[in-house]
Amino acid sequence: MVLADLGRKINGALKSLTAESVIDEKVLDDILREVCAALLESDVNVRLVQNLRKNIKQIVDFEELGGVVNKRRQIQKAIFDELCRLVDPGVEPYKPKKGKANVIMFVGLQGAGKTTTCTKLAHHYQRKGWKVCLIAADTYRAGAFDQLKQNATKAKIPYYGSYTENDPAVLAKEGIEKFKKEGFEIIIVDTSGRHKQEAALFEEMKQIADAANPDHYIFVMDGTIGQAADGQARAFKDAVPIGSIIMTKLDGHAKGGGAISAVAATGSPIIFIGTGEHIHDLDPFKAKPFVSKMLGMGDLGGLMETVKDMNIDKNSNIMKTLESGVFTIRAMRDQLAMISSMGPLSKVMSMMPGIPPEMAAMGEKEGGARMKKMTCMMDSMTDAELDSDAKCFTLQPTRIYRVAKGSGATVREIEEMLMQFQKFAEVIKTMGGSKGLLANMQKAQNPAARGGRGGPSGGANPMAGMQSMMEKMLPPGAMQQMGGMSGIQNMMQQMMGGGGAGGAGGEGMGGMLQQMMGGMGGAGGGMGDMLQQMMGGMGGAGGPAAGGRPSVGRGTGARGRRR
Ligand SMILES: Nc1nc2c(ncn2[C@@H]2O[C@H](COP(=O)(O)OP(=O)(O)OP(=O)(O)O)[C@@H](O)[C@H]2O)c(=O)[nH]1
Repeated sequence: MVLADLGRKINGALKSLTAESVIDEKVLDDILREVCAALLESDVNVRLVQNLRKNIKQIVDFEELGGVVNKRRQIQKAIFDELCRLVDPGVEPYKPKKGKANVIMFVGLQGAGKTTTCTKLAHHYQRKGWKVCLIAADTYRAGAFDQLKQNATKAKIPYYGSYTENDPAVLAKEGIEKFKKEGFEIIIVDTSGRHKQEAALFEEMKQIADAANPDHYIFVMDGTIGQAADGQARAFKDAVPIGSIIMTKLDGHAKGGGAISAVAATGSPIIFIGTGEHIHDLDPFKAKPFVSKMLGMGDLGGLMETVKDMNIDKNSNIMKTLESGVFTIRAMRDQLAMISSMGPLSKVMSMMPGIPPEMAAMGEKEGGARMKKMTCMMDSMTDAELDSDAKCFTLQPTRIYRVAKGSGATVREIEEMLMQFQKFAEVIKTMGGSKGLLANMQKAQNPAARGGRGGPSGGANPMAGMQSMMEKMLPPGAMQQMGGMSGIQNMMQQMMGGGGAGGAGGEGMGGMLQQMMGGMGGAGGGMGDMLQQMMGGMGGAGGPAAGGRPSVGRGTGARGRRR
Protein backbone atom coordinates (compact mmCIF):
# COMPACT_ATOMS: atom_id res chain seq x y z
CA MET A 1 0.00 0.00 0.00
CA VAL A 2 1.20 3.52 -0.73
CA LEU A 3 2.31 5.30 2.47
CA ALA A 4 2.70 1.92 4.25
CA ASP A 5 6.35 2.75 4.89
CA LEU A 6 5.42 6.14 6.32
CA GLY A 7 2.79 4.54 8.55
CA ARG A 8 5.21 1.93 9.85
CA LYS A 9 7.87 4.52 10.71
CA ILE A 10 5.47 6.87 12.47
CA ASN A 11 3.89 3.98 14.33
CA GLY A 12 7.38 2.96 15.43
CA ALA A 13 7.98 6.46 16.74
CA LEU A 14 4.68 6.42 18.64
CA LYS A 15 5.46 3.03 20.15
CA SER A 16 8.90 4.18 21.32
CA LEU A 17 6.99 6.91 23.16
CA THR A 18 5.22 4.32 25.27
CA ALA A 19 8.57 2.99 26.52
CA GLU A 20 9.45 6.39 28.02
CA SER A 21 8.95 6.68 31.79
CA VAL A 22 9.45 10.47 31.76
CA ILE A 23 8.00 12.55 28.93
CA ASP A 24 9.47 16.03 28.49
CA GLU A 25 10.37 18.47 25.70
CA LYS A 26 13.41 16.39 24.77
CA VAL A 27 11.34 13.22 24.33
CA LEU A 28 8.85 15.18 22.26
CA ASP A 29 11.65 16.61 20.09
CA ASP A 30 13.08 13.12 19.55
CA ILE A 31 9.69 11.76 18.52
CA LEU A 32 9.05 14.70 16.21
CA ARG A 33 12.47 14.27 14.61
CA GLU A 34 11.56 10.66 13.74
CA VAL A 35 8.11 11.58 12.46
CA CYS A 36 9.40 14.48 10.34
CA ALA A 37 12.22 12.36 8.91
CA ALA A 38 9.66 9.71 7.93
CA LEU A 39 7.47 12.33 6.23
CA LEU A 40 10.41 13.82 4.30
CA GLU A 41 11.60 10.34 3.22
CA SER A 42 8.07 9.77 1.89
CA ASP A 43 8.38 12.86 -0.33
CA VAL A 44 6.10 15.08 1.75
CA ASN A 45 6.87 18.71 0.98
CA VAL A 46 9.39 20.18 3.46
CA ARG A 47 7.20 23.23 4.15
CA LEU A 48 4.33 21.02 5.23
CA VAL A 49 6.60 19.02 7.51
CA GLN A 50 7.89 22.18 9.18
CA ASN A 51 4.32 23.38 9.77
CA LEU A 52 3.31 20.01 11.21
CA ARG A 53 6.22 20.12 13.66
CA LYS A 54 5.47 23.71 14.71
CA ASN A 55 1.78 22.95 15.25
CA ILE A 56 2.46 19.87 17.38
CA LYS A 57 4.97 21.80 19.53
CA GLN A 58 2.30 24.46 20.10
CA ILE A 59 -0.46 21.95 20.90
CA VAL A 60 1.53 19.88 23.42
CA ASP A 61 1.82 22.12 26.48
CA PHE A 62 3.78 20.28 29.17
CA GLU A 63 2.71 22.71 31.89
CA GLU A 64 -0.97 21.78 31.70
CA LEU A 65 -0.49 18.07 31.00
CA GLY A 66 -0.82 15.60 33.92
CA GLY A 67 1.00 12.30 34.33
CA VAL A 68 3.02 10.29 31.81
CA VAL A 69 0.03 8.40 30.39
CA ASN A 70 -1.83 11.64 29.75
CA LYS A 71 1.21 13.30 28.13
CA ARG A 72 1.70 10.19 25.98
CA ARG A 73 -1.90 10.29 24.79
CA GLN A 74 -1.76 14.02 24.13
CA ILE A 75 1.33 13.63 21.96
CA GLN A 76 -0.17 10.62 20.11
CA LYS A 77 -3.38 12.57 19.51
CA ALA A 78 -1.54 15.73 18.41
CA ILE A 79 0.52 13.76 15.86
CA PHE A 80 -2.58 11.88 14.67
CA ASP A 81 -4.59 15.08 14.29
CA GLU A 82 -1.79 16.89 12.43
CA LEU A 83 -1.41 13.95 10.01
CA CYS A 84 -5.15 14.16 9.37
CA ARG A 85 -4.82 17.89 8.74
CA LEU A 86 -2.20 17.14 6.07
CA VAL A 87 -4.75 15.25 3.99
CA ASP A 88 -7.83 17.23 4.95
CA PRO A 89 -7.82 20.95 4.10
CA GLY A 90 -11.10 21.31 6.00
CA VAL A 91 -13.10 22.20 2.87
CA GLU A 92 -16.61 20.76 2.38
CA PRO A 93 -16.30 18.13 -0.39
CA TYR A 94 -18.35 18.35 -3.59
CA LYS A 95 -21.83 16.83 -3.60
CA PRO A 96 -23.89 16.66 -6.84
CA LYS A 97 -27.45 17.99 -6.69
CA LYS A 98 -30.34 15.63 -7.43
CA GLY A 99 -32.75 16.45 -10.27
CA LYS A 100 -30.41 18.66 -12.28
CA ALA A 101 -27.44 18.15 -14.65
CA ASN A 102 -24.16 18.12 -12.70
CA VAL A 103 -21.28 18.51 -15.16
CA ILE A 104 -17.99 17.21 -13.73
CA MET A 105 -14.72 17.76 -15.62
CA PHE A 106 -11.72 15.54 -14.94
CA VAL A 107 -8.22 17.02 -15.28
CA GLY A 108 -4.77 15.69 -14.42
CA LEU A 109 -1.38 14.52 -15.57
CA GLN A 110 -0.79 11.92 -18.27
CA GLY A 111 -1.47 8.44 -16.98
CA ALA A 112 -2.81 9.65 -13.62
CA GLY A 113 -5.86 7.42 -14.10
CA LYS A 114 -8.47 9.91 -15.35
CA THR A 115 -10.21 7.69 -17.90
CA THR A 116 -10.30 4.73 -15.53
CA THR A 117 -11.50 6.86 -12.64
CA CYS A 118 -14.20 8.60 -14.71
CA THR A 119 -15.87 5.23 -15.20
CA LYS A 120 -15.37 4.25 -11.57
CA LEU A 121 -17.01 7.47 -10.39
CA ALA A 122 -19.87 7.13 -12.88
CA HIS A 123 -20.41 3.56 -11.70
CA HIS A 124 -20.34 4.73 -8.07
CA TYR A 125 -23.19 7.19 -8.71
CA GLN A 126 -25.04 4.75 -10.97
CA ARG A 127 -25.17 2.27 -8.09
CA LYS A 128 -26.72 5.00 -5.95
CA GLY A 129 -29.51 5.53 -8.49
CA TRP A 130 -28.18 8.59 -10.35
CA LYS A 131 -28.62 8.88 -14.15
CA VAL A 132 -24.99 9.03 -15.25
CA CYS A 133 -23.08 9.34 -18.54
CA LEU A 134 -19.55 9.85 -19.83
CA ILE A 135 -18.02 12.15 -22.47
CA ALA A 136 -14.70 11.18 -24.04
CA ALA A 137 -13.10 14.60 -24.63
CA ASP A 138 -9.57 13.17 -24.68
CA THR A 139 -8.90 13.64 -28.40
CA TYR A 140 -5.13 13.65 -27.87
CA ARG A 141 -4.20 10.14 -26.80
CA ALA A 142 -4.80 7.43 -29.39
CA GLY A 143 -7.11 4.81 -27.94
CA ALA A 144 -8.49 7.04 -25.20
CA PHE A 145 -11.99 6.99 -26.73
CA ASP A 146 -11.84 3.21 -27.23
CA GLN A 147 -10.71 2.76 -23.62
CA LEU A 148 -13.57 4.85 -22.26
CA LYS A 149 -16.03 3.20 -24.65
CA GLN A 150 -14.95 -0.27 -23.50
CA ASN A 151 -15.15 0.68 -19.79
CA ALA A 152 -18.53 2.39 -20.23
CA THR A 153 -20.00 -0.50 -22.22
CA LYS A 154 -18.94 -3.02 -19.60
CA ALA A 155 -20.52 -0.84 -16.87
CA LYS A 156 -23.62 -0.16 -19.02
CA ILE A 157 -23.06 3.60 -18.84
CA PRO A 158 -24.08 5.76 -21.85
CA TYR A 159 -21.15 7.60 -23.40
CA TYR A 160 -20.47 10.19 -26.09
CA GLY A 161 -17.32 10.47 -28.18
CA SER A 162 -16.08 10.74 -31.74
CA TYR A 163 -13.33 9.41 -33.97
CA THR A 164 -13.62 12.39 -36.30
CA GLU A 165 -14.08 15.49 -34.11
CA ASN A 166 -10.62 16.61 -33.04
CA ASP A 167 -11.56 19.70 -31.03
CA PRO A 168 -12.19 18.55 -27.43
CA ALA A 169 -14.05 21.76 -26.61
CA VAL A 170 -16.55 21.17 -29.43
CA LEU A 171 -16.88 17.52 -28.47
CA ALA A 172 -17.47 18.34 -24.80
CA LYS A 173 -20.08 20.98 -25.67
CA GLU A 174 -21.96 18.64 -28.03
CA GLY A 175 -21.97 15.82 -25.54
CA ILE A 176 -23.15 17.99 -22.65
CA GLU A 177 -25.99 19.49 -24.69
CA LYS A 178 -27.11 16.03 -25.79
CA PHE A 179 -27.08 14.49 -22.33
CA LYS A 180 -28.70 17.54 -20.70
CA LYS A 181 -31.59 17.22 -23.19
CA GLU A 182 -31.92 13.55 -22.24
CA GLY A 183 -32.20 14.43 -18.55
CA PHE A 184 -28.91 12.99 -17.28
CA GLU A 185 -27.92 14.05 -13.76
CA ILE A 186 -24.19 13.28 -13.65
CA ILE A 187 -22.26 14.18 -16.82
CA ILE A 188 -18.57 13.33 -16.50
CA VAL A 189 -16.13 14.81 -19.02
CA ASP A 190 -12.80 12.99 -19.44
CA THR A 191 -9.96 15.12 -20.83
CA SER A 192 -6.46 14.25 -22.00
CA GLY A 193 -3.50 14.19 -19.68
CA ARG A 194 -1.30 17.26 -19.63
CA HIS A 195 1.86 18.48 -17.95
CA LYS A 196 2.49 21.96 -16.60
CA GLN A 197 5.32 22.38 -19.11
CA GLU A 198 2.87 21.88 -21.98
CA ALA A 199 1.44 25.41 -22.21
CA ALA A 200 -0.62 24.59 -25.31
CA LEU A 201 -2.35 21.72 -23.53
CA PHE A 202 -3.09 23.93 -20.55
CA GLU A 203 -4.57 26.48 -22.93
CA GLU A 204 -6.69 23.71 -24.46
CA MET A 205 -7.87 22.70 -21.01
CA LYS A 206 -9.10 26.23 -20.40
CA GLN A 207 -10.93 26.19 -23.76
CA ILE A 208 -12.68 22.95 -22.81
CA ALA A 209 -13.60 24.49 -19.48
CA ASP A 210 -15.05 27.56 -21.17
CA ALA A 211 -17.08 25.37 -23.56
CA ALA A 212 -18.19 22.85 -20.96
CA ASN A 213 -18.73 25.32 -18.12
CA PRO A 214 -18.62 22.45 -15.60
CA ASP A 215 -20.17 22.61 -12.13
CA HIS A 216 -17.13 20.92 -10.67
CA TYR A 217 -13.49 20.13 -11.53
CA ILE A 218 -11.85 16.97 -10.21
CA PHE A 219 -8.06 16.79 -10.21
CA VAL A 220 -6.91 13.17 -10.61
CA MET A 221 -3.64 12.74 -8.77
CA ASP A 222 -1.46 9.67 -9.12
CA GLY A 223 -0.76 8.63 -5.50
CA THR A 224 2.63 7.26 -6.49
CA ILE A 225 3.94 10.61 -7.76
CA GLY A 226 6.88 12.10 -5.89
CA GLN A 227 8.04 15.61 -5.04
CA ALA A 228 6.89 16.94 -8.44
CA ALA A 229 3.30 16.72 -7.26
CA ASP A 230 3.35 20.05 -5.48
CA GLY A 231 4.31 22.11 -8.55
CA GLN A 232 2.00 20.21 -10.90
CA ALA A 233 -0.98 20.56 -8.59
CA ARG A 234 -0.40 24.31 -8.25
CA ALA A 235 -0.26 24.68 -12.04
CA PHE A 236 -3.62 22.94 -12.45
CA LYS A 237 -5.10 24.96 -9.60
CA ASP A 238 -3.95 28.19 -11.29
CA ALA A 239 -5.48 27.13 -14.61
CA VAL A 240 -8.91 25.86 -13.46
CA PRO A 241 -10.83 26.09 -10.15
CA ILE A 242 -10.13 22.57 -8.87
CA GLY A 243 -12.95 21.55 -6.51
CA SER A 244 -11.75 18.18 -5.29
CA ILE A 245 -9.10 15.51 -5.73
CA ILE A 246 -9.25 11.79 -6.44
CA MET A 247 -5.99 10.12 -5.49
CA THR A 248 -5.32 6.99 -7.58
CA LYS A 249 -3.05 3.94 -7.37
CA LEU A 250 -2.94 3.84 -3.56
CA ASP A 251 -2.74 0.07 -3.90
CA GLY A 252 0.71 0.67 -5.32
CA HIS A 253 3.97 0.40 -3.42
CA ALA A 254 5.24 3.95 -3.63
CA LYS A 255 6.04 6.56 -1.03
CA GLY A 256 2.90 8.62 -1.64
CA GLY A 257 4.01 11.70 0.24
CA GLY A 258 4.00 13.74 -2.96
CA ALA A 259 0.28 13.24 -3.33
CA ILE A 260 -0.21 14.49 0.22
CA SER A 261 1.73 17.63 -0.75
CA ALA A 262 -0.55 18.10 -3.75
CA VAL A 263 -3.59 18.11 -1.51
CA ALA A 264 -2.09 20.95 0.49
CA ALA A 265 -1.02 22.78 -2.69
CA THR A 266 -4.53 22.83 -4.13
CA GLY A 267 -6.33 23.30 -0.82
CA SER A 268 -8.95 20.93 -2.21
CA PRO A 269 -10.35 17.91 -0.36
CA ILE A 270 -9.71 14.34 -1.44
CA ILE A 271 -13.14 12.78 -2.10
CA PHE A 272 -12.17 9.30 -3.30
CA ILE A 273 -9.10 7.08 -3.52
CA GLY A 274 -8.35 4.57 -6.29
CA THR A 275 -7.23 1.21 -4.96
CA GLY A 276 -6.92 -0.92 -8.09
CA GLU A 277 -7.71 -1.18 -11.79
CA HIS A 278 -11.20 -2.64 -11.42
CA ILE A 279 -14.35 -0.54 -11.58
CA HIS A 280 -15.13 -1.23 -7.90
CA ASP A 281 -11.69 -0.10 -6.70
CA LEU A 282 -12.85 3.39 -5.73
CA ASP A 283 -13.29 4.15 -2.02
CA PRO A 284 -14.80 7.27 -0.48
CA PHE A 285 -12.05 9.15 1.37
CA LYS A 286 -12.18 10.29 4.99
CA ALA A 287 -9.04 11.66 6.63
CA LYS A 288 -9.26 9.97 10.06
CA PRO A 289 -9.83 6.39 8.85
CA PHE A 290 -7.18 6.92 6.14
CA VAL A 291 -4.51 8.02 8.63
CA SER A 292 -5.64 5.43 11.17
CA LYS A 293 -5.26 2.62 8.60
CA MET A 294 -1.93 4.07 7.47
CA LEU A 295 -0.72 3.83 11.08
CA GLY A 296 -1.96 0.24 11.28
CA MET A 297 -4.73 1.13 13.73
CA GLY A 298 -7.51 -0.05 11.45
CA ASP A 299 -10.70 1.75 10.54
CA LEU A 300 -13.27 0.88 13.16
CA GLY A 301 -15.97 3.11 11.75
CA GLY A 302 -15.61 1.53 8.32
CA LEU A 303 -15.65 -1.95 9.82
CA MET A 304 -18.83 -1.17 11.77
CA GLU A 305 -20.48 0.26 8.67
CA THR A 306 -19.53 -2.89 6.78
CA VAL A 307 -21.01 -5.14 9.45
CA LYS A 308 -24.20 -3.07 9.71
CA ASP A 309 -24.53 -3.12 5.90
CA MET A 310 -24.42 -6.89 6.01
CA ASN A 311 -27.92 -6.96 7.43
CA ILE A 312 -27.97 -10.56 8.65
CA ASP A 313 -31.72 -11.02 8.52
CA LYS A 314 -33.73 -13.27 10.85
CA ASN A 315 -34.48 -15.87 8.20
CA SER A 316 -30.94 -16.37 7.02
CA ASN A 317 -29.47 -19.82 7.32
CA ILE A 318 -27.00 -18.60 9.89
CA MET A 319 -29.66 -17.55 12.35
CA LYS A 320 -31.62 -20.78 11.96
CA THR A 321 -28.51 -22.94 12.34
CA LEU A 322 -27.43 -21.09 15.46
CA GLU A 323 -30.89 -21.11 16.99
CA SER A 324 -30.63 -24.90 16.94
CA GLY A 325 -27.98 -24.49 19.63
CA VAL A 326 -25.45 -26.79 17.88
CA PHE A 327 -22.45 -25.24 16.10
CA THR A 328 -22.36 -27.23 12.86
CA ILE A 329 -20.11 -27.31 9.80
CA ARG A 330 -22.90 -25.52 7.96
CA ALA A 331 -22.74 -22.69 10.53
CA MET A 332 -19.00 -22.32 9.90
CA ARG A 333 -19.57 -22.28 6.15
CA ASP A 334 -22.21 -19.57 6.56
CA GLN A 335 -19.83 -17.54 8.72
CA LEU A 336 -17.15 -17.70 6.02
CA ALA A 337 -19.72 -16.64 3.40
CA MET A 338 -20.70 -13.72 5.63
CA ILE A 339 -17.10 -12.51 5.92
CA SER A 340 -16.63 -12.84 2.15
CA SER A 341 -19.74 -10.69 1.64
CA MET A 342 -18.00 -7.86 3.50
CA GLY A 343 -15.73 -7.28 0.51
CA PRO A 344 -12.14 -8.21 -0.35
CA LEU A 345 -10.48 -9.77 2.67
CA SER A 346 -7.57 -7.34 2.40
CA LYS A 347 -9.99 -4.41 2.77
CA VAL A 348 -11.70 -6.01 5.76
CA MET A 349 -8.35 -6.82 7.36
CA SER A 350 -6.95 -3.33 6.73
CA MET A 351 -9.84 -1.98 8.81
CA MET A 352 -8.91 -4.15 11.79
CA PRO A 353 -6.66 -2.52 14.40
CA GLY A 354 -3.20 -3.98 14.64
CA ILE A 355 -3.10 -5.60 11.20
CA PRO A 356 -0.28 -3.92 9.24
CA PRO A 357 -1.22 -2.88 5.67
CA GLU A 358 1.19 -5.38 4.12
CA MET A 359 -0.40 -8.22 6.10
CA ALA A 360 -3.85 -7.07 4.97
CA ALA A 361 -2.68 -7.15 1.36
CA MET A 362 -1.23 -10.63 1.91
CA GLY A 363 -4.58 -11.57 3.46
CA GLU A 364 -6.20 -11.22 0.05
CA LYS A 365 -3.96 -13.83 -1.49
CA GLU A 366 -3.66 -16.27 1.40
CA GLY A 367 -6.88 -15.77 3.30
CA GLY A 368 -9.12 -15.21 0.31
CA ALA A 369 -7.92 -18.37 -1.44
CA ARG A 370 -8.15 -20.36 1.78
CA MET A 371 -11.75 -19.34 2.40
CA LYS A 372 -12.70 -20.35 -1.13
CA LYS A 373 -11.02 -23.74 -0.74
CA MET A 374 -12.68 -24.42 2.63
CA THR A 375 -16.08 -23.49 1.20
CA CYS A 376 -15.51 -25.78 -1.78
CA MET A 377 -14.78 -28.73 0.54
CA MET A 378 -17.90 -28.10 2.60
CA ASP A 379 -19.96 -27.87 -0.59
CA SER A 380 -18.92 -31.47 -1.30
CA MET A 381 -20.46 -32.69 1.94
CA THR A 382 -23.93 -34.22 2.35
CA ASP A 383 -26.58 -32.30 4.30
CA ALA A 384 -26.21 -34.76 7.16
CA GLU A 385 -22.46 -34.07 7.30
CA LEU A 386 -22.98 -30.29 7.02
CA ASP A 387 -25.55 -30.32 9.82
CA SER A 388 -23.27 -32.37 12.07
CA ASP A 389 -20.58 -31.47 14.57
CA ALA A 390 -18.12 -33.40 12.33
CA LYS A 391 -18.03 -36.47 14.58
CA CYS A 392 -19.41 -38.54 11.69
CA PHE A 393 -16.05 -38.15 9.93
CA THR A 394 -14.26 -39.72 12.86
CA LEU A 395 -16.75 -42.59 12.98
CA GLN A 396 -16.60 -43.18 9.21
CA PRO A 397 -13.25 -41.96 7.80
CA THR A 398 -14.32 -43.05 4.29
CA ARG A 399 -16.39 -39.88 4.23
CA ILE A 400 -13.14 -37.90 4.19
CA TYR A 401 -11.97 -39.71 1.03
CA ARG A 402 -15.31 -39.03 -0.65
CA VAL A 403 -15.28 -35.31 0.20
CA ALA A 404 -11.63 -35.02 -0.87
CA LYS A 405 -12.44 -36.62 -4.21
CA GLY A 406 -15.53 -34.47 -4.70
CA SER A 407 -13.77 -31.17 -3.93
CA GLY A 408 -10.40 -31.83 -5.54
CA ALA A 409 -8.69 -31.39 -2.16
CA THR A 410 -6.26 -33.80 -0.53
CA VAL A 411 -7.27 -36.00 2.41
CA ARG A 412 -4.78 -34.00 4.50
CA GLU A 413 -6.54 -30.75 3.60
CA ILE A 414 -9.91 -32.15 4.57
CA GLU A 415 -8.47 -33.33 7.90
CA GLU A 416 -6.95 -29.84 8.44
CA MET A 417 -10.28 -28.21 7.70
CA LEU A 418 -12.06 -30.52 10.19
CA MET A 419 -9.42 -29.66 12.82
CA GLN A 420 -10.08 -25.96 12.20
CA PHE A 421 -13.80 -26.57 12.57
CA GLN A 422 -13.12 -28.15 15.96
CA LYS A 423 -11.06 -25.08 16.95
CA PHE A 424 -13.88 -22.72 15.89
CA ALA A 425 -16.34 -24.86 17.84
CA GLU A 426 -14.07 -24.50 20.89
CA VAL A 427 -14.03 -20.72 20.49
CA ILE A 428 -17.84 -20.65 20.16
CA LYS A 429 -18.13 -22.76 23.30
CA THR A 430 -16.21 -20.08 25.26
CA MET A 431 -19.09 -17.71 24.60
CA GLY A 432 -21.96 -20.01 25.47
CA GLY A 433 -22.20 -22.01 22.21
CA SER A 434 -24.29 -21.07 19.19
CA LYS A 435 -26.82 -19.15 21.22
CA GLY A 436 -24.01 -16.90 22.51
CA LEU A 437 -22.76 -16.38 18.96
CA LEU A 438 -26.30 -15.59 17.85
CA ALA A 439 -26.59 -13.00 20.62
CA ASN A 440 -23.31 -11.46 19.43
CA MET A 441 -24.44 -11.18 15.89
CA GLN A 442 -27.74 -9.62 16.79
CA LYS A 443 -25.97 -7.09 19.01
CA ALA A 444 -23.33 -6.39 16.36
CA GLN A 445 -26.21 -5.68 13.98
CA ASN A 446 -28.04 -3.53 16.43
CA PRO A 447 -25.56 -1.98 18.90
CA ALA A 448 -28.28 0.31 20.24
CA ALA A 449 -30.01 -2.72 21.66
CA ARG A 450 -26.96 -3.51 23.71
CA GLY A 451 -28.77 -3.04 27.00
CA GLY A 452 -27.12 -3.34 30.42
CA ARG A 453 -23.52 -3.19 31.47
CA GLY A 454 -22.88 -6.81 30.63
CA GLY A 455 -21.26 -7.72 27.37
CA PRO A 456 -22.54 -10.01 24.62
CA SER A 457 -22.19 -13.11 26.74
CA GLY A 458 -24.21 -11.95 29.75
CA GLY A 459 -22.36 -10.39 32.62
CA ALA A 460 -18.87 -10.92 31.24
CA ASN A 461 -16.85 -7.79 30.54
CA PRO A 462 -17.08 -7.23 26.73
CA MET A 463 -13.51 -6.01 26.73
CA ALA A 464 -12.28 -9.44 27.82
CA GLY A 465 -12.89 -11.06 24.44
CA MET A 466 -11.60 -7.99 22.67
CA GLN A 467 -8.45 -8.03 24.80
CA SER A 468 -7.68 -11.64 23.93
CA MET A 469 -8.35 -10.93 20.26
CA MET A 470 -6.09 -7.88 20.22
CA GLU A 471 -3.33 -9.83 22.03
CA LYS A 472 -3.58 -12.48 19.31
CA MET A 473 -3.47 -9.91 16.53
CA LEU A 474 -0.93 -7.35 17.76
CA PRO A 475 2.84 -8.05 17.84
CA PRO A 476 4.11 -9.24 21.25
CA GLY A 477 4.29 -6.39 23.73
CA ALA A 478 2.28 -4.06 21.51
CA MET A 479 -0.65 -4.00 23.90
CA GLN A 480 1.20 -2.44 26.80
CA GLN A 481 3.01 -0.13 24.39
CA MET A 482 -0.37 1.23 23.38
CA GLY A 483 -1.41 1.68 27.01
CA GLY A 484 -3.26 -1.64 27.27
CA MET A 485 -6.95 -2.06 26.40
CA SER A 486 -7.96 1.22 28.00
CA GLY A 487 -5.23 2.98 26.02
CA ILE A 488 -6.46 1.40 22.79
CA GLN A 489 -10.07 2.16 23.59
CA ASN A 490 -9.29 5.78 24.42
CA MET A 491 -7.18 6.18 21.31
CA MET A 492 -10.00 4.75 19.20
CA GLN A 493 -12.53 7.03 20.88
CA GLN A 494 -10.32 10.04 20.26
CA MET A 495 -9.73 9.01 16.65
CA MET A 496 -13.42 8.48 16.05
CA GLY A 497 -14.40 11.60 17.95
CA GLY A 498 -15.88 9.95 21.05
CA GLY A 499 -18.01 7.13 19.70
CA GLY A 500 -20.09 6.13 22.66
CA ALA A 501 -17.41 5.68 25.27
CA GLY A 502 -18.54 3.43 28.09
CA GLY A 503 -17.07 3.36 31.59
CA ALA A 504 -13.91 1.45 32.48
CA GLY A 505 -15.44 -1.99 32.08
CA GLY A 506 -18.28 -0.86 29.88
CA GLU A 507 -19.29 -1.14 26.27
CA GLY A 508 -17.85 1.83 24.42
CA MET A 509 -15.90 1.47 21.22
CA GLY A 510 -13.99 -1.56 22.36
CA GLY A 511 -17.12 -3.31 23.49
CA MET A 512 -18.81 -2.65 20.16
CA LEU A 513 -15.80 -3.96 18.28
CA GLN A 514 -15.65 -7.03 20.51
CA GLN A 515 -19.32 -7.81 19.85
CA MET A 516 -18.82 -7.27 16.16
CA MET A 517 -15.72 -9.42 15.94
CA GLY A 518 -17.26 -12.03 18.17
CA GLY A 519 -20.34 -12.04 15.99
CA MET A 520 -18.35 -12.98 13.01
CA GLY A 521 -16.28 -15.76 14.26
CA GLY A 522 -16.62 -16.54 17.92
CA ALA A 523 -15.78 -14.43 20.90
CA GLY A 524 -12.42 -15.20 22.45
CA GLY A 525 -10.43 -15.20 19.24
CA GLY A 526 -13.10 -13.56 17.14
CA MET A 527 -12.35 -12.64 13.56
CA GLY A 528 -8.72 -12.16 14.45
CA ASP A 529 -8.51 -15.81 15.40
CA MET A 530 -10.30 -16.93 12.29
CA LEU A 531 -8.11 -14.82 10.05
CA GLN A 532 -4.95 -16.02 11.75
CA GLN A 533 -6.02 -19.61 11.31
CA MET A 534 -6.74 -18.99 7.65
CA MET A 535 -3.44 -17.19 7.23
CA GLY A 536 -1.92 -20.44 8.46
CA GLY A 537 -2.39 -21.05 4.77
CA MET A 538 -3.15 -23.98 2.56
CA GLY A 539 -1.64 -21.62 0.01
CA GLY A 540 -3.11 -21.37 -3.47
CA ALA A 541 -3.75 -18.27 -5.52
CA GLY A 542 -7.13 -16.74 -6.02
CA GLY A 543 -8.40 -13.37 -7.05
CA PRO A 544 -11.49 -11.54 -8.15
CA ALA A 545 -12.73 -12.61 -11.60
CA ALA A 546 -13.34 -9.87 -14.22
CA GLY A 547 -17.04 -9.14 -14.41
CA GLY A 548 -19.49 -7.28 -16.58
CA ARG A 549 -21.31 -8.07 -19.85
CA PRO A 550 -20.90 -5.79 -22.94
CA SER A 551 -23.91 -3.68 -24.03
CA VAL A 552 -24.57 -0.94 -26.56
CA GLY A 553 -23.23 2.59 -25.81
CA ARG A 554 -23.92 5.77 -27.83
CA GLY A 555 -20.59 6.29 -29.56
CA THR A 556 -20.41 7.75 -33.08
CA GLY A 557 -17.76 6.36 -35.37
CA ALA A 558 -15.29 7.08 -38.29
CA ARG A 559 -11.47 7.10 -38.12
CA GLY A 560 -9.64 10.39 -37.44
CA ARG A 561 -6.22 11.90 -36.50
CA ARG A 562 -4.71 10.70 -33.25
CA ARG A 563 -1.28 11.22 -31.65
N1 LIG B 1 -3.14 -0.14 -9.62
C1 LIG B 1 -3.93 0.86 -10.04
N2 LIG B 1 -3.90 1.22 -11.35
C2 LIG B 1 -4.71 2.24 -11.73
C3 LIG B 1 -5.57 2.93 -10.83
N3 LIG B 1 -6.25 3.88 -11.54
C4 LIG B 1 -5.82 3.79 -12.83
N4 LIG B 1 -4.90 2.81 -12.94
C5 LIG B 1 -4.17 2.37 -14.14
O1 LIG B 1 -3.34 3.46 -14.56
C6 LIG B 1 -3.17 3.39 -15.99
C7 LIG B 1 -3.54 4.75 -16.59
O2 LIG B 1 -4.92 4.93 -16.40
P1 LIG B 1 -5.76 5.86 -17.42
O3 LIG B 1 -7.14 5.92 -16.91
O4 LIG B 1 -5.54 5.40 -18.81
O5 LIG B 1 -5.00 7.25 -17.20
P2 LIG B 1 -5.30 8.63 -17.92
O6 LIG B 1 -5.06 9.68 -16.91
O7 LIG B 1 -6.62 8.58 -18.57
O8 LIG B 1 -4.17 8.63 -19.02
P3 LIG B 1 -4.00 9.76 -20.18
O9 LIG B 1 -5.29 9.75 -20.91
O10 LIG B 1 -2.84 9.29 -20.97
O11 LIG B 1 -3.74 11.03 -19.47
C8 LIG B 1 -4.09 2.27 -16.47
O12 LIG B 1 -3.33 1.10 -16.65
C9 LIG B 1 -5.06 2.09 -15.31
O13 LIG B 1 -5.57 0.75 -15.24
C10 LIG B 1 -5.55 2.50 -9.44
O14 LIG B 1 -6.22 3.05 -8.56
N5 LIG B 1 -4.71 1.48 -9.10
